[in-house]
Formats: sequence, structure tokens, C-alpha cells
Amino acid sequence: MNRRVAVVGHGVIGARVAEELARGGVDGAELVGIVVRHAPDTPAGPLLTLEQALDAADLVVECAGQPVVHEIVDAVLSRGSDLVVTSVGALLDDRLGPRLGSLGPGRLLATHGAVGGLDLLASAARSGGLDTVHVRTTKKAPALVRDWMSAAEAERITQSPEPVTVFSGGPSEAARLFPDSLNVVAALATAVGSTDRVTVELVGDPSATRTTHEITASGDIGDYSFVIRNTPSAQNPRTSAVTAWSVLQTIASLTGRAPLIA
Ligand SMILES: NC(=O)C1=CN([C@@H]2O[C@H](COP(=O)(O)OP(=O)(O)OC[C@H]3O[C@@H](n4cnc5c(N)ncnc54)[C@H](OP(=O)(O)O)[C@@H]3O)[C@@H](O)[C@H]2O)C=CC1
Ligand SMILES: O=C([O-])CC(=O)C(=O)O
Repeated sequence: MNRRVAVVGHGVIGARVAEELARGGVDGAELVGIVVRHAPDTPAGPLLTLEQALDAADLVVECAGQPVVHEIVDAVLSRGSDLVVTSVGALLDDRLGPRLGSLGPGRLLATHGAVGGLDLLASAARSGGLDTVHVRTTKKAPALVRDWMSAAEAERITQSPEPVTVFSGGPSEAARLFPDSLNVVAALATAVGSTDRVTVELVGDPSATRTTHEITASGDIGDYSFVIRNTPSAQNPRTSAVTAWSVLQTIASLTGRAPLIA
């Protein structure tokens, strides 16, 4: 099946996804246009309103942030189009999480994004055999400062010569407090089907040159450990450069020419 794809957002991830689709980089997927707030200088495809995108596309790809997921999810899925979300943290929000089972007829899919191993962890969780799942994310310290932090907290994060723990808690709070930095946690919690068993630690490291996601999980079925060291995007140090390619892989998995491993 050929997919007609509209991309929402034209930042670091959206622009790369749209450019690759426009050059035919994903077999069986064609870019019909992009939905933006502000017109970019060199858009990868025709600019569309969401309504126009829904007329033209059967697959919408969100690359614009958690608020946008809430804005578009009902319109896309009720039209029967599929929605791939990059801002996976939105799935843990009370506005969306409890409704996931009743949305449609379009399908909602979350990309694995900046991490991997979720297929195996989902399999282990399916067996009922995972007791604990932990993710420790380390990013360059200044990228973790947020507007809601006190000046003292911002200073603690940016001035420390050593790595500092910026957050420790559960996935829902992580996705709410760091909506553009901990979507991977929501993807992990969604894969294992639990927010209760997942714990999160976010670390700011002044000397980090890579973004590190250390995922460990354990139970009767086995012990698992994945260490992912991503190169941050040069344009947006909060985002790992591989994420756009993960979104493209997720799109590829929805085409008639899906990769043998997706
Ligand atoms: N799952 C994962 O592993 C990861 C997920 N993410 C998620 O992906 C999102 C995008 O990341 P990234 O590309 O690096 O971020 P950027 O800030 O580079 O780009 C975000 C883009 O979204 C646009 N946008 C915001 N609101 C709207 C709207 N209402 N309609 C259309 N466009 C809009 C912005 O436009 P404008 O220029 O007008 O502000 C901007 O161009 C992040 O916010 C995060 O939620 C990021 C990294 C990893
Ligand atoms: O890009 C990353 O490494 C992770 C990230 O920002 C997110 O999960 O939102």
C-alpha cells in the first residue's frame, strides 16, 4: 500500500522527515505536504492547513510537540487517517491516555524515537515477567533548564562541574515536566504497558557530548540492559539526531513495502 503522508512541524525532526519523504527516501511513502505555524524559508513540500492535509493524506506524522498531539489527534483519527506521534509523552497525559482504546477508526502509533530495544521489552512485559524498568537519561546540562525552574535550580544545573540529577520520579511526571526531552520515557512505558513499574532519572552533565539513555529492566523472564549514546542535533541539542530517522523507520513500517525488521 502506498501511503500519502503529511508532516506536522518543520523543525529539526519534521524538516528532515519531510525532506527524506520528498526525495523518495521511504519506499511506498509519498509526501503530500507539511503543516506549519510559520512558513519556513525552504519548505520540503507544499504548505497545507490541517484540513487540507486531512483531505490529501492517509498518514499524518506529528513532529511539533505534545500540545500539537492534543490539538490534532481527534481530527486525524476520526477521519480514518493514521497518526504517527513523535511527542509520545502526550500519550501519558490524562487528556489522552484514558481514551487511547476508543479512538479511531484511524490508528495511532508512537515512534520508538531516540531509543531502541522496546520490541524486546514489550515482549518480555507481555510474558508478565518484568518487575522493574529504569531509564537514566543524561544530557548536556544547559539543555535541561526550564522556565518553571527557580533561578537557584537553574544555577545548580548550569554551574555544577559534576553531573547533577535534575529529575527523579515516574514517567507521567517526567513527560509533563520535560515535554521536549523525555518522550523516550513515555515510549518505554507504553511499550511495557505500565507507568507504575518504570522509574526515571534525568541527569545534566556539563561535559556530555552525547545524549545517553541507559535502560535496564529485570524480572523472571530475564535481565535487560541497553545503552544508547546519541549525537545531539546540531540545531537543537535537546533532540538526538537519530530521532528523525526513527520516525522515517516507523513510517516505512506502515507502507506496503515495510522493512523485514521494523
Ligand atoms: N520520541 C522521541 O524520541 C523524541 C521526541 N521529540 C519530540 O519531537 C518534537 C519536535 O522536536 P524537534 O523537531 O527537535 O523540535 P523543534 O523545536 O526543532 O521543532 C518543532 C517544530 O514544531 C513546530 N510547531 C509547533 N507548534 C506547531 C503547530 N501548532 N503547528 C505546526 N507546527 C508547530 C515549530 O514551529 P515554530 O517554528 O512555529 O515554533 C517547530 O518548527 C519535540 O517537541 C518532542 O516532543 C524530540 C526528540 C526525541
Ligand atoms: O532526543 C532524545 O534523545 C530524547 C528526547 O529529546 C525526548 O525523548 O524527547
